Amino acid sequence: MQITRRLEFDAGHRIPDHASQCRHLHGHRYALEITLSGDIIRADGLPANGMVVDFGDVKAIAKQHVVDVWDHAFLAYRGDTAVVNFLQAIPGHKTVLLDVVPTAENLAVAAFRILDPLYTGVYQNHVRLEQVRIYETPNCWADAHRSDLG
Ligand SMILES: Nc1nc2c(c(=O)[nH]1)N=C([C@H](O)[C@H](O)COP(=O)(O)OP(=O)(O)OP(=O)(O)O)CN2
Ligand SMILES: [Zn+2]
Repeated sequence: MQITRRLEFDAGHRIPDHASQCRHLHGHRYALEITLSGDIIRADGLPANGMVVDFGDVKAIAKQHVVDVWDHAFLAYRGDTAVVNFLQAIPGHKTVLLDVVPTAENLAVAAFRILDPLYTGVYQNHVRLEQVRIYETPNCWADAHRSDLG
């Protein structure tokens, strides 16, 4: 069985080498969709009876470890020195430095890497992170799987 929980957050980014508009500083209302697989819990009296994982628990983990970290931050490539230096000059600015360019693809892989160990074994029903989908815009998204971790 697979379940999916969606969370949303706002963040700024730029793609420094992009040939067009995306090289400019701009932001998105990102959506993060987390897909887990596992067995349905069948145990009368347990709060999670009938569930793979309580959607509330899926949310709590993603919120703490990804959404609250990236929300209203500028997601910057560490090698984008012009932007990194600019942001570091703003006192207390919320900047998240990434080892990769903040494309939807790279953000999906980064979120997968963060979340994977946190969902594994959360209940005793073989829960596994299957996919992290990041919507950069309503029309553009990327899906990360274990095979993308490298
Ligand atoms: N493969 C990727 N291509 C692009 C990415 C990306 O992360 N991965 N990112 C961008 C830009 O950052 C931008 O977010 C996308 O802009 P755009 O293509 O204009 O998308 P829209 O949904 O705004 O386009 P509409 O034409 O309004 O539907 C670019 N490419
Ligand atoms: Zn963008």
